[in-house]
Formats: sequence, structure tokens, C-alpha cells
Amino acid sequence: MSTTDTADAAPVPEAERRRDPLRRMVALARPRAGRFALGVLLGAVATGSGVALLGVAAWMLATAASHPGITALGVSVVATRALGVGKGVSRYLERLVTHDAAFRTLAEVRVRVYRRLAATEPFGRFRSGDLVSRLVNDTEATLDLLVRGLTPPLVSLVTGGVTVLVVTAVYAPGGALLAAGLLLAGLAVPWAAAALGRAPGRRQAVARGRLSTSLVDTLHGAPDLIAYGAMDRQVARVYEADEELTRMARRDAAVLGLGAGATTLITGLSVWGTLFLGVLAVEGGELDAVSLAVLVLVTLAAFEIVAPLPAVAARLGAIRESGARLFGVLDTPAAVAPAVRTGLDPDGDSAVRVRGLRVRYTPDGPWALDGVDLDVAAGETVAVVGPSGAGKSTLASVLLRFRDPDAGRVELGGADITGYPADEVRAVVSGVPQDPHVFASTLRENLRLARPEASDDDLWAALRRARLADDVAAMPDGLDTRVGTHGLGLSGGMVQRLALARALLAAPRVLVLDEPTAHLDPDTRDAVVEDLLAAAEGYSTLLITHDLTGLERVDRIVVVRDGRVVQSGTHTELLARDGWYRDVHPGL
Ligand SMILES: Nc1ncnc2c1ncn2[C@@H]1O[C@H](COP(=O)(O)OP(=O)(O)OP(=O)(O)O)[C@@H](O)[C@H]1O
Repeated sequence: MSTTDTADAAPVPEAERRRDPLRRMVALARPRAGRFALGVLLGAVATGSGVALLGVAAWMLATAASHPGITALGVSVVATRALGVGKGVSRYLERLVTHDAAFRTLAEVRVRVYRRLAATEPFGRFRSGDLVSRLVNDTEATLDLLVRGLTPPLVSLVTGGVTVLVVTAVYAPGGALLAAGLLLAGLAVPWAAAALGRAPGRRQAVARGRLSTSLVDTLHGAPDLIAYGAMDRQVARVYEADEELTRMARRDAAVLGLGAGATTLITGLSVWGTLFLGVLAVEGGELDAVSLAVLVLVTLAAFEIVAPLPAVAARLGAIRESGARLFGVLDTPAAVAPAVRTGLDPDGDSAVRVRGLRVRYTPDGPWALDGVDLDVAAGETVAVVGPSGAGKSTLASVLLRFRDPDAGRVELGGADITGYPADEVRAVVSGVPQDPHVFASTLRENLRLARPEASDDDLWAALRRARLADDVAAMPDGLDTRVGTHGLGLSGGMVQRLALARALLAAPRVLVLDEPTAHLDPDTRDAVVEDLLAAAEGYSTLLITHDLTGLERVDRIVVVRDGRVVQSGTHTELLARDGWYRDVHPGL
């Protein structure tokens, strides 16, 4: 199964997008509804045992004074033990079942988020810190909702309802009072807490995203910030974001405190009310003293059931906002349609044929590519050049199947790549990006990313081809040298060669080199282009660049402007003709 072309890439219907994020988050758990129901049942047994335990204990203490028979005492002792053990065991099982179901749901959500990211181009939409916050905090809010927001209210409903029924059976006014108290503490107080927590909760998820963004910006931009003396201002921005979160946490704590206080007040009033009514009933002969003792303690215990609800309700605002941010990622339209066929021949002809290719990023936006025709014969090297914004990188995105054409065809060996799984296309077409990432790991692991089963011989062959083998051989730990963050720093040229070796290891037939020298100084640039082109010999290669040096080495040059091919020919031919290439060529 392809990692990117799944049903997850299908567009999300408008009606679904408009649904309350909380409901949508709960719906994520639908495949595990049975387990959650079992969790609720076990939770109800645990809380019910707690209430019954206090009831039996009260009965035992109250009857002890009247010297009951040994059988009655024995039964109540056994019941106390059974309820005590039952409470612990069922609570443990409830936690096990609900956490297991919630963590499994979370794992599925994570996979869906990553698949959606793989099927879209969201990195331009979300800033990296904010994206991290969505991937970690906002996704984990699902867990919070399922564990704390779903099971406890249902458990309260079941246990609270049963307790009210039992108390009503013993003494109806006590049952009515308990019902009123539980409704107030379990519904009105959480409702007020939810209302008070809604606005700060919404701001909290956004503020957390802002803090992550400013932290990532500070870390990544540290050299520039220090060079321009702007570090203090940036750190102040981080503090500001942090203080905003602290302010909200304080407000959260105040809401929680108020909720807990209100619940305690209602509990106290209910217990006193039951006692007052009960004493009157005992005096009137409607109730016996032992039942009164049981009633009062059961009432007290019943409020334990609803005690956690205000805290949960106060969190709902933040959870809803996290849900909205999570679905913001999940609802992002896929840049590529789900695959409709498979079986792109990985060993077929490597000719690339583009006809009438049109692409735009928004439905009514300008065309980034507006009717491009392009041919790269098997083994040919074609440079695509043009000014910034001409559409060169968009062409690379389409070839690597990061983006679907809006019109036209892109063929690999005669097969239209649209409709094939992205993984199959990328087994044929490999790209070297403008700014390759070096992972904080060994050189070996950085290379094996492209082909995990590659042997050291394969790695050295790729390194030799990318002209990096001598440099790696000179490193003290060879392939085991640690690179990336906290590792050996690689020069810009080495990073590009490493990325090329990685791309070659994927054993493609078509290479797309997207601005491989964009971040290099002019001397290195020339050497890297020469090495890349030498390494690419035999592959159908598309060299995308706005740097016109060294292009005499490629077979053909295509000039793209405003999304259209405006010139095509060899370096010598284009220099001999009027046009953009001759106008901007640095050699002239
Ligand atoms: N993710 C995006 N969302 C919206 N518009 C985009 C996006 N990426 C590119 N564009 C637009 O599409 C057009 C072509 O951009 P593209 O990046 O393909 O050009 P380019 O020739 O590669 O430029 P450069 O050399 O500066 O990278 C530009 O007008 C650009 O603003």
C-alpha cells in the first residue's frame, strides 16, 4: 500500500467540515465504540462500588450500635471487602480499556495527519513551529477528550442515575434532593465552567502555536538575529507569547477553583438538606435512623461522581480549538488526487513528455504553468531556466507528483503519471531539492533514507558517483560520522552531493535537480553543477535553475517565463538568438 495515495487524500465534504470539531473528534473514536462502552461500564462499576462501599460502611456503623446478628455483620464485612476490591479492579480495568482505545485512536489520527501532510503541500500554509504544535499538542487533545471528556460524563450519568433511583426507593424526598444537587453540580456547574473557559481555551491553542513558532524562529534564525542585534527583541517576543499562555493558565486555574468551590458548596447543601429532611422523616416515623445514616453518606459519596466534570468542561474550549486546528490540517485539500491505477513500470522507458501542462495554486488564481510542452528523451539532460516566479519549481512539483496538473499530460515512458500512486512515480523520478535536509544522524543513515536495505558497497558507489566518496573516506568515522544538528557541519556543496547520492540510491530513471546550487558561492556552484551533471549521465535529467553558468554542458535548455516555454535550444543556439537567455547571460 502506498503511503500517500489512500482514501485519506480524498476531499472532505463541506457538510463534514462545518461540523463542530468536538463532535468530529469524538467521531474519530467510532471504530472503537465497543471498547469505550466497556470502559463506561467498568467506570460505572468502579464509581458505583465507591458509593455502595460508603453506604454499606454507614449501615455497618449505624447498626453496630444495636448489636446485630453475626450473619448480618458478616455479610456486610464481605460486601465491604468485595466492593473495595471491586472498585480498585474495575477502576484499573476501566483505565486500561479506555486508555488503550484512546491511544489506538490517537495513533490512527497521527497516521491520518501525516498522510494528509504527505498528500498536500501544507508546509507553505503552516509555519513550522505552528505545524509542530498542531502535530503534537492539537493531535494529543483528541486523547484528552476521549479519556477525560467522553468517559467520565457518561459514567456520571449512569452511576448518578442509578444512585438517584436507589435513594428515591429508600426515601423519595432525599432522591429528589440528590437529583437536584447532582444536576446542579454535574450539569449547571460544568456548563458555566465550559462557558467561562470557551474564549480563553480558544486563545490557548493559538497562543501555544504562537509560542512554538517564535521559539522555532528564534532557534533557526539565531545567527541572523545575533548578527543584526535583534536577539533581545526576539527573546522578548518569546517571553510575551509565554506570558500570554501563563495568563490563560491562571484564568484556567481560577475557573477550576470556582468550579470546585461551587461543587463543594452544592455537596454541602445537599448533604445538610438530606440530613434535615431525613431527621424530620425519622421523627415522623417515615424513615429509620439506620437508613438516614446510609442516605446521608450515599449522598456525600454520590457527589464524588460528578466532581471531575467542571474541570473537564473548562478544558472543552481549548480542546475544541485544538480540534479545529487538527482538522485544519486534515481538511487541507490534497494537492494530488487519490491514485486510480497502479503498476507504473519502474524499468520502462525513461523519456519524459509534457503536453499542455497548466497548473495554478488556487481555483481562480493566475496560472503558475500555462500550457507547457516539454520533452526529455531517455538519457538527455535538459535545463529549465527562467526568472524567479516563472514556474520552474511548479514543474518539478508536478514531475515528482507533489501536485496534480489542472490540465495537460505528464508522461513517463508513455504513461500519464496522473492517477498513479505518488510512491510509484517517485520510484522512477527522484529529486534533489533546493535545500536538502541533513538529518541529525550518521552519514549512513542519511543515505539509507532513500533505500533502507542498501549495503555499504551501494552507499560508497552512490558517494563516488556524487563525488563525495573522497571527503567521506577522509572523515575519521567514515560512513559512521555523525552529521546534521550536533554533528559534523557539512559545506553547502557537500550537502548537495549528499542529497544527490541519496537520490541516486533510490535508483530512479529520471532525476529532477531543483536549483541545486541556489545557496552556494559562485566557485563551489560551478564545481557542484559539473559533478551533478557528470553523476546524472545516463539518467533523463531535468536541471531547474536560474543560474545560467555552466549550461554549455547540458543537451538542451528550455526558457520558461510566466508559466510558458518561450525559448528552447542549446547554449550556443540560444546565445546566437535574441531573447531572455542572451539578455541575462552573465558571460555577455
Ligand atoms: N504554494 C504556492 N501557493 C500559491 N502560489 C504559489 C505557490 N508556489 C508557487 N506559487 C506561485 O506560482 C508561480 C510560479 O512559482 P514557482 O515557484 O514555480 O516559480 P520558480 O520559477 O520556481 O521561481 P523561483 O526561482 O523563485 O523558485 C509564482 O507566481 C508563485 O508565486
